[in-house]
Amino acid sequence: MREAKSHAASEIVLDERDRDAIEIGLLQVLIKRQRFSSSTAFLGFGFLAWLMSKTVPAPCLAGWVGGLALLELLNLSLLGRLQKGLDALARPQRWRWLRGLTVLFFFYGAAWGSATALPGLWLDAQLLQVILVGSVAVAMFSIHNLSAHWPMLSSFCMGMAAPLWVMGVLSAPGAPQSLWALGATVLTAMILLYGFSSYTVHRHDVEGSVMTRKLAQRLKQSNQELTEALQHVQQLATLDPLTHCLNRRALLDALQQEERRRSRCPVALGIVMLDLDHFKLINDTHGHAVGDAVLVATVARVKARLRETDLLARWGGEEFVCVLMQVHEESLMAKTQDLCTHLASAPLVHQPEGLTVTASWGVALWGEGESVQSCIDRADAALYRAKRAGRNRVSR
Ligand SMILES: Nc1nc2c(ncn2[C@@H]2O[C@H](COP(=O)(O)OP(=O)(O)OP(=O)(O)O)[C@@H](O)[C@H]2O)c(=O)[nH]1
Repeated sequence: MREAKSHAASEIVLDERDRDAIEIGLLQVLIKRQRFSSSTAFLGFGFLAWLMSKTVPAPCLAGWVGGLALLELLNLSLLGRLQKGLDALARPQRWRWLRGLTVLFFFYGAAWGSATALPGLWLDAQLLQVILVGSVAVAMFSIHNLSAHWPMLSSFCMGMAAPLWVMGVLSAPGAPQSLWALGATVLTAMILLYGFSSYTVHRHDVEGSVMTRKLAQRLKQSNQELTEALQHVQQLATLDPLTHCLNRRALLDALQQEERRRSRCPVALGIVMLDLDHFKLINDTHGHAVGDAVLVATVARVKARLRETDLLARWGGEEFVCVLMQVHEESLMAKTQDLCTHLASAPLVHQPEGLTVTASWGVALWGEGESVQSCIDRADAALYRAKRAGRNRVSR
């Protein structure tokens, strides 16, 4: 069992479609988280703007808030559009979207980070610290939102750090800006490393669910194949391959079941045996294929005259057994006579034209307390009486 399980799991190999599903799954995580956090972003930069409102000149602050809000709205609408059309996008189109969004996230990060470059901020040490701590919090938050797509996370974090780097490069050596730029470098590196491991965990999760889905599909399919194979085996075990009526074993099983049922509730049942007359002559004259066609047509013609509840089985060769339910002595004889006449009434096959076939019939009504075998033997004996009496007749 364990071997079979590991065998099934080892056969699950990810193909292009699965890789697509993984990419889409990761993007769905990213879009969901990013769209959800957008509302808090508005609150966040609104709060920072309020904190800076006394120190930073109003036009600069308005420019920062306006730029950030525009980028946030653009970001939201693009992610919304991507979410709607995600499944329909072909891989190259999806990658184009992702490249575009990765670039956008750089500018979005830079818009956040540019808070540190607003004029007047570096004159208020306390406020500066609050803003820098706020920026670190935003950068950390981005790990949660963007780690499902590592390039986007990297782009956002580098965008955030970029204004500090620029200030660090432009400022005099030893100035606080260069120190903060160094801090931003270390923090960005840490976020990228941690973000990458978080991305790997996400990817494994999504891969796991894609593989589970695939395994479930495969199990469903093999279950279906097994059911079909079982049905086929059951057919092979119970049906005659040429005429598709029951075979001898299936008929005996059904009769034994009737025998068991009979002990609780008596049923009137008749057994009819029929054997085609001079069938060897048909084979010898017209060939085996015609002989086969005659057997098939015999079954069709007899079956057409039986009730749904009656049974017809090939007993062997050109010999068949009918089990007629709910009959008494007279109706059994009448029904069998009707079958005998009907079989011989018209040609059985198209080729050769006009080939009619007769059969000899033996009937036995299943007596109370009698075994199935004894009833079959009586029908068989009656059949041979019909043969001896000249064929194409019914005997009891
Ligand atoms: N075409 C064909 N012939 C079969 C099949 N099974 C048995 N036979 C043939 O059926 C013939 C039966 O011949 P016999 O037992 O001599 O019986 P008969 O010629 O019908 O003569 P009576 O029963 O005495 O009327 C044999 O030649 C078998 O080879 C089958 O599936 N297809």
